[in-house]
Amino acid sequence: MNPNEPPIIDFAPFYANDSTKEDLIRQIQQACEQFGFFQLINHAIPTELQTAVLQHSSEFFNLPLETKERYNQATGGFNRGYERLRSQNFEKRTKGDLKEGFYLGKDLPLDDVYVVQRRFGQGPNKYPSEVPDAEGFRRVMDEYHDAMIELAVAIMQVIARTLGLDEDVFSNFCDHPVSILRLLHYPSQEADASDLERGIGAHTDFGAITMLLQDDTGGLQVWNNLSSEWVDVTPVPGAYVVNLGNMMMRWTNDRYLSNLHRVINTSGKERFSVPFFFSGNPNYTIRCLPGCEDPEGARYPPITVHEWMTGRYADTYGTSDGKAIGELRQEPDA
Ligand SMILES: O=C(O)CCC(=O)C(=O)O
Ligand SMILES: [Fe+2]
Repeated sequence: MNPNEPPIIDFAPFYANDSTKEDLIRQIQQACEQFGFFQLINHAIPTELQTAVLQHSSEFFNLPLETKERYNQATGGFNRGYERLRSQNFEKRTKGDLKEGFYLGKDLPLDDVYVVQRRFGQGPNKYPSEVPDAEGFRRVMDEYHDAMIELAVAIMQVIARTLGLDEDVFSNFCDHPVSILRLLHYPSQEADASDLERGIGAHTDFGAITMLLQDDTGGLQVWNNLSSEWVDVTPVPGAYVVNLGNMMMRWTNDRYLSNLHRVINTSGKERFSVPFFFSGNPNYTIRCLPGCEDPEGARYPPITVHEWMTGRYADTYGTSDGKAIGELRQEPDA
């Protein structure tokens, strides 16, 4: 493993709640400052649930294209469902990213007050009926989504401590959150193809934290600001690759990093991954956290989660031809 890779951090001390927790807090603080990325092991998500999510995901992507298109994310108005190959294009190239996806969230009824108010990311799910086990797909995705919210809240509690704040300081932020599960499938790309081909082009995430489950294929890379190189994020069975998004960077007045990452899958086999994006309550106002100010104050004005996410999302998917830009701050290897 490259020593410049994001660190692997044992989360067990969080649950033990003894003196080892201070060490965990220090490790996460360091990772947030230096990488904006780390891998988390010994968290509370059962392996069987992770395996079931990946299995149901692969069964969905195995369906014929015309079946998958019935669940297209562009229909229904809640940004749930299928996104076809090359519908995103993070590095402004002609062909688009070589991946297809399926968006799920908390399955909310149409009369939920946040849905009525059209708050970002809130709405009902689409569940495919043509998969081999439609009832299992639904049950597993819903159960996984709930479990991931719990883990996200735990990680936010530790992040609060890394900033010298009370463990529960983010509890209002974590209530009724924007929390998006994205099933992803990357076909293998040719090893000798144009070196511009990407599974997902270099970008930063725009929410608070992302927790990514990846299979054992490999291909995810993160930009290391200190050594100025792309480093692999080597798959660790069952681990979550956790990274901070732009909202967290803004919230901490740039103290914590939201780093560039990309996927290039030249493994010769298809790759599956499942990022979970946690971005907090849409009505919550993000303003510089206490202790993070510069001598002159905060670098960014306050903004609600809803406003922030709506603006960032428009940047990413905003063009009608799908050739969107995303959050590309620099092109380190251009
Ligand atoms: O699939 C991966 O490993 C990365 C996915 C990702 O970066 C994203 O969906 O924002
Ligand atoms: Fe990402």
